[in-house]
Amino acid sequence: MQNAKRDVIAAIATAPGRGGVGIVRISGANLSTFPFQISGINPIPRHAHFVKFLDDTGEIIDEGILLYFPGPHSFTGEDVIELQGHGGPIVLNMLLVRCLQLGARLAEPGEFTLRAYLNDKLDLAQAESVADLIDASSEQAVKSAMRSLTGEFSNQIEILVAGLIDLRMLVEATLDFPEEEIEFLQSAKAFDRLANICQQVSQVEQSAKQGSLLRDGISVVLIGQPNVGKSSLLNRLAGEEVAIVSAVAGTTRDTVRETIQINGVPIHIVDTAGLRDTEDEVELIGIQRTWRAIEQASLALLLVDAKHGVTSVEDTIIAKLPANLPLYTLHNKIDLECPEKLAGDIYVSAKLGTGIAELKSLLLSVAGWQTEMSSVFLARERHLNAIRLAKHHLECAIEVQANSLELLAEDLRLAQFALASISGGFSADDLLGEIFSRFCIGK
Ligand SMILES: Nc1nc2c(c(=O)[nH]1)N(C=O)[C@@H](CNc1ccc(C(=O)N[C@@H](CCC(=O)O)C(=O)O)cc1)CN2
Ligand SMILES: Nc1nc2c(ncn2[C@@H]2O[C@H](COP(=O)(O)OP(=O)(O)OP(=O)(O)O)[C@@H](O)[C@H]2O)c(=O)[nH]1
Repeated sequence: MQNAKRDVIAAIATAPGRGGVGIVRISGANLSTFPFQISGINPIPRHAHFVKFLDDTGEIIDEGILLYFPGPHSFTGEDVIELQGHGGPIVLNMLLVRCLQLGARLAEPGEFTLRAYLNDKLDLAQAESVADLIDASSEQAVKSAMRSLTGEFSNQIEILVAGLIDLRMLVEATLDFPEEEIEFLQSAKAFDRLANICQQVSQVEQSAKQGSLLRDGISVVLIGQPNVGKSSLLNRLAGEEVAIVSAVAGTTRDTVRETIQINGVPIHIVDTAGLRDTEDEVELIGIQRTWRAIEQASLALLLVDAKHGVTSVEDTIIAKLPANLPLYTLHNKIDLECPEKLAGDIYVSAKLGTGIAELKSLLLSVAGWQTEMSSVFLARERHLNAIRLAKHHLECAIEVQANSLELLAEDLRLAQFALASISGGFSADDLLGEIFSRFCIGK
């Protein structure tokens, strides 16, 4: 991908369907003749021109705004042209076809942003944040994606990488003078600096963790016997009637999924078929799906009828749950009968909404959300893994310290590479393919 010929690419940049205005975007190494061919004018760079877009016979396809950004001062770093026409799918498609006639090919998903990355307009973390900004599901997620897009996240990583490079130079220079090595490193405060970098990496890990929560959220599965109020609880949390509620036990047959936001953190809730012994073929399939949903969840809420509490039926369910799945017991229907409360359990009335605020804050705290953190970057699992790997190598480095300068040097090198992979210093083509192929077309 990285070595692909930088030919001319074009795509509809606006969302599919009808809209007020729609944009066709073109990028290529040299598009200087393109504007004239499509509009009959030679535009002033970066000026809005109201023009007629023409087909190959000179017939008008649409009228609109033409923008010409000669490279390198453009989004991709190449020549970029925007045709801002009327936002109908057919008319935009006609404009796109005209671009293809003029030598462009259809852009692949994320290819404009890939070019921006390859032309050093964005680093990899910034490019990823473009997609995360578009996909953001809450205002908080938008704000932290913007923090990554403006380079705040990358800058922090770059500072750490620079610190590591300094330290490596020091350690590697010392390797050549074995006699004085320890004094030399000590006088340069090498070990203090190492400890300091390690601590800063931990801090970045904390804000990246928060960011990945904002991006990916957590998945919560509601389980329990039939009729305990799982669907009612889902509806209460979602604020709408997404699942069918009825007094008939065994109403929910299939898993019902709904994502809600709590303080901007996406919580993916799965309502499941009630767990019981049954001969009903359809219900049995539903129960199998319940177990599958349990396997994928990050947290389970076991609903019980507050009147009965945890019975032997629940004990059997609990025994079958994955050992590492965090589990909370939630007593529902406390409007009918409220038992003495056990510490650690949750008490609600899905019907009246009692206890729901407490439940929401519990979900946030189990997810690890810290409201007081101010500088959250919208991070991905990839970033978190790189940070954790860097931290691991730094901890190894601290451990070996001066006992083996060769090992110390190697750990520092590995830590630096792990951190640098976040902004894409040495990224392989397949990683780029994986990242950019998930973008939408035209981005
Ligand atoms: N019409 C339109 N709106 C858009 C975009 C676009 O491509 N077209 N964007 C697309 O994602 C986003 C804005 N991002 C952009 C980023 C850089 C440049 C750009 O031309 N950069 C040049 C000039 C910088 C300057 O003048 O300060 C550069 O970096 O050299 C344009 C848009 C959102 N809105
Ligand atoms: N009084 C009272 N009734 C409730 C409450 N929550 C649910 N119910 C009632 O309990 C019955 C079952 O509720 P559902 O939400 O369908 O229960 P479920 O656990 O999803 O049931 P299945 O789909 O059979 O697994 C319905 O009649 C609800 O109106 C509550 O907090 N208080």
